[in-house]
Amino acid sequence: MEKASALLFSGVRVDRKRFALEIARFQQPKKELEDVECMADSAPEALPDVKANKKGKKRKRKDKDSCDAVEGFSVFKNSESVSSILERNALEATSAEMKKDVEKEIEKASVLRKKHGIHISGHGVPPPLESFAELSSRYNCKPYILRNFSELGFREPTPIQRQAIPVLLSKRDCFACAPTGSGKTLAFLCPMLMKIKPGLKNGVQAVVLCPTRELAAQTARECKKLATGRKFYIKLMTKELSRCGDFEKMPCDIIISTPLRLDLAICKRKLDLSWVKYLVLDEADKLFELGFVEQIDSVVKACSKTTVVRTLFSATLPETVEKLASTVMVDAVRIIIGRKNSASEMIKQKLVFAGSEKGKLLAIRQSFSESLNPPVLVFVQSKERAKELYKELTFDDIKVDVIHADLSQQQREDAVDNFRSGKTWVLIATDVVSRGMDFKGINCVINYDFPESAAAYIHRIGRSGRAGRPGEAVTFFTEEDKPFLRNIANVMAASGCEVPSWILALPKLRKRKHRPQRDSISTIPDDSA
Ligand SMILES: Nc1ncnc2c1ncn2[C@@H]1O[C@H](COP(=O)(O)OP(=O)(O)OP(=O)(O)O)[C@@H](O)[C@H]1O
Repeated sequence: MEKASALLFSGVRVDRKRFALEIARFQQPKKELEDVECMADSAPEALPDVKANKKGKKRKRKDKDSCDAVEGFSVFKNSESVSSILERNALEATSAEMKKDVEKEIEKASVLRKKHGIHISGHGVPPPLESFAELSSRYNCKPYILRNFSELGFREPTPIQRQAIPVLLSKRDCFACAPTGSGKTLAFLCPMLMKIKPGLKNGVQAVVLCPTRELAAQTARECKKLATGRKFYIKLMTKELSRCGDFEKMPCDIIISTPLRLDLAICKRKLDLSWVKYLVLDEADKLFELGFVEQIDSVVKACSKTTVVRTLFSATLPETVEKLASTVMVDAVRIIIGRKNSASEMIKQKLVFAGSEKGKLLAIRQSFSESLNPPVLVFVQSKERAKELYKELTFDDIKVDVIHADLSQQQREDAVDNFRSGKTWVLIATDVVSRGMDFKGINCVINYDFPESAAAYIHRIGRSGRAGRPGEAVTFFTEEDKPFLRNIANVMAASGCEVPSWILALPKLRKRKHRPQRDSISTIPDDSA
């Protein structure tokens, strides 16, 4: 018997663990086989065929150590029971199945990311959404959310929503960089609404920080639309609230604010943020740029819940901001849609040489007379210049208005509302509305004054070409803007626009702000000239 089996197995590579029982049958005289079989009995799930051979006789329980090692097979040397081998085989089989399923999931997720230009870094990133329906099937979201999406006309999640929503639902810190107008607001509001409980006595559960009051007001409006059907207390931090709000008595689930006002409420009104589960910095690079760092620091400290999820959103996220923020983020996931810090590809971009400041006034009048396609947003570099241009164009019969920081809160709100409603065709603005503001269907953005940086350019022109709609951007430049053309030209070329080769050949300037002193905007000769 032994000789035969030695011949049988000599030289053959057998999976001894897997076929231990079969091998044992060949190897041992009946008695030893009984030992092997009785070991099988000692395991909870003895093998049926082994038991059946015993004709129902109760087997004595054998001490495992009494089994001699099967000659040539050290498989029993460590006296592991047959059943545990078989159990392990069964486990290996299921884990092999599971491994295959996981590999299939990973493959599906990477195909979906590739299709939507989703680039991620970080470990254990949950797979992107295939559809909004997955919020219900995979995350058990309440019906009101999908109902609101459909009422708002949102059929499919945008790329940033596909990836950022699962990441935030899994409570991971995250950097999210996606083009302007690509739905970042919903990407951070949706997980919040799914994860916080309305009306909890503990107080504020989510905070959104925005660089401007207009954007905070707009985000609060969007949040209330998405929350329709669920009694959330969503508060826009107004000047009054920050100065005299009684937050102990006032129910509040979600606060949307500028850093200044929120910091004031924390210091002066003892606003308690220790239960905050989600802290979002929208237009994060602007927040860090505008000298809000101290207020942001105080908000981050006030959101002291150990499991708070911190996340930064913007169309432009420079390395410096990521480095600064990563000091307070834990194991953050990075999500980049398309190319980082790039303009929306939906926008047709053009550079127009206007020679001088006088030439710019002629150029804008000419473009309006040729093809005024409202609504049009016109950016200038300061509030003084906004007032000058407004004064010049007021009598051009083009329903023009102006918005800048010198206006009262009511005047700013009226200017935005009239522009949204179509009462105003041309809105002259400083960069106060260059970020985040979602004016429906802006056909054209005119950079009357050359933008101070590539990031400012991306955000300004990003007021058009939103939610998949096409847009247009015209940027005037003069002799003194020429040295700064290259940075803008790179953004244009990266988003697929034609750029004259002489511009691409210009030297690249180190990133510094370009806000030159410019001649005043007036057709009346300047007396001092
Ligand atoms: N899934 C969706 N399908 C269609 N439209 C959407 C979807 N999600 C958001 N939108 C719409 O797209 C527009 C832009 O959304 P949003 O303002 O959030 O963009 P954003 O990425 O934050 O832009 P910005 O970088 O300028 O702040 C809004 O009008 C919004 O209602």
